[in-house]
Amino acid sequence: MLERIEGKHAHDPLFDKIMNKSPRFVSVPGPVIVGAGPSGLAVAACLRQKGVLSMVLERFSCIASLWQLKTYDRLRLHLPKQFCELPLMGFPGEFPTYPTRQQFIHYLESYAQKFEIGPRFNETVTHAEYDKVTGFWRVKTVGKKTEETVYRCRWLVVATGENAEAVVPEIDGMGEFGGDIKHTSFYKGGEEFKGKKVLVVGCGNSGMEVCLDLCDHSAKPSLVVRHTLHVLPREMLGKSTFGMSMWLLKWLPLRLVDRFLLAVSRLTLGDTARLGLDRPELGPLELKNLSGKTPVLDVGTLAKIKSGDIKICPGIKKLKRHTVEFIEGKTENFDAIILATGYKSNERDMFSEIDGFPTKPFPNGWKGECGLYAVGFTKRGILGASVDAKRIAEDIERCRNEEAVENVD
Ligand SMILES: Cc1cc2nc3c(=O)[nH]c(=O)nc-3n(C[C@H](O)[C@H](O)[C@H](O)COP(=O)(O)OP(=O)(O)OC[C@H]3O[C@@H](n4cnc5c(N)ncnc54)[C@H](O)[C@@H]3O)c2cc1C
Ligand SMILES: NC(=O)C1=CN([C@@H]2O[C@H](COP(=O)(O)OP(=O)(O)OC[C@H]3O[C@@H](n4cnc5c(N)ncnc54)[C@H](OP(=O)(O)O)[C@@H]3O)[C@@H](O)[C@H]2O)C=CC1
Ligand SMILES: O=C(O)C(=O)Cc1c[nH]c2ccccc12
Repeated sequence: MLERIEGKHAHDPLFDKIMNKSPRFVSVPGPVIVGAGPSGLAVAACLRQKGVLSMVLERFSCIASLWQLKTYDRLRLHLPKQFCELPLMGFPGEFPTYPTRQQFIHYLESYAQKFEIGPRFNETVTHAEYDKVTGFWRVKTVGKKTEETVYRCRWLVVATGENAEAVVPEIDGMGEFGGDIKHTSFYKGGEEFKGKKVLVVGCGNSGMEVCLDLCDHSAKPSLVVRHTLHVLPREMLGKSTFGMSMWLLKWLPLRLVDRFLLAVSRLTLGDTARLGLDRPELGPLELKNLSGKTPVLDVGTLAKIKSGDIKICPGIKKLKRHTVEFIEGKTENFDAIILATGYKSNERDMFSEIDGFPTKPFPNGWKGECGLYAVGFTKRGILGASVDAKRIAEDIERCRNEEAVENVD
């Protein structure tokens, strides 16, 4: 009788609660990897190459959810393809220097297929704790229908990304504003904004490119710039700015490379401060190293600011039904607001009561205590994640071999 009722009410959370149904337990012989983005896939592939099978847990129903679900249509990699490859498999030769979003997604799908990575989808990791007595991690997930599973594993690799959650600032009067307000993670393209006045808040790479996209769709964008920022051309002297920087850093100190980058940017882009974009005191690479703040790589937005197609505005003071009041006291009407205010990571929520999650910066940040690892948290994009992934796979393999020897002894 109970079986019949259970069948009928399968996945009914209320029923589970009434029946006091306990979570499912799964024992995983290899490492558990949380997140099926580029970082998680890279670790799983490196492990598989060493003959270590892992289990990848992903909260959405696809791999690379950031790229598939939360990015805009016109997005391309900003860095040349050789700096965005995952370990063990390069991009197809026919891909352009800056692959499109679709091409990058296709590459990741092929990567997962090649290394036979089949993540468990719709499993959100909510909690992870280390059991000192048994020497195993307990990783709790919640499924689509709130069903709970506890995975037990010896190694835990956190690959949930630096962009796991959208940062949505609280702006005075936000509830009162009559137009659409959306974060860039929900922005696909500018069609719906044709002829509309749109205020883009935040001038990182997303905000800058969304403004350009809005221009291309005959919308009228304004951009809120409340602090200083570095804008560099995506390419200088016929080479990618990123590639050029990496090459120069082999020979010159960072500050000299920064001076070079700023001199060439001044020649090609002009004085950005005259457009309302003041530069920080620190150079672009020094700032990136110290704070993680990525310089904006210009793909055409600056020309639209120069031509007046994109207006620069100061910080917002408050919103009213149709208007935005800026900190200087000026007000202006807008039809919609796009929050290009960035992202934050979520991994700390899982480890609320536990020590051992790596806090040290690169190059040691990838390894924690008790078989815990972190991949993709060094603010060095896909290239940084690939470096982490290789180290983690090597470390896990070494641990396994050591344990195997100990067991024989
Ligand atoms: C618009 C945009 C463009 C970018 N372009 C570049 C670029 O050109 N070059 C570059 O090097 N970097 C770029 N980056 C940086 C970006 O961080 C990397 O591209 C890359 O996606 C990072 O991979 P990741 O796997 O670490 O994180 P993500 O791609 O964010 O993947 C993390 C995965 O973990 C899953 N997850 C999160 N929390 C949980 C949980 N609790 N339980 C289960 N699963 C979970 C997520 O759903 C996601 O699928 C860009 C970032 C953005 C936002
Ligand atoms: N093609 C590509 O490769 C692309 C790469 N990216 C990458 O994705 C990551 C995320 O980029 P992005 O989404 O631009 O996020 P970022 O974190 O880089 O930028 C967020 C911006 O929002 C501003 N901001 C935050 N809160 C407020 C507020 N309350 N009022 C006004 N301004 C605010 C910040 O300015 P402040 O300094 O004032 O805090 C900053 O300029 C980055 O690593 C970026 O390089 C993004 C787009 C394209
Ligand atoms: O897009 C990003 O944020 C990246 O992390 C890529 C990246 C890493 N280091 C940089 C230095 C300059 C420009 C982009 C990057």
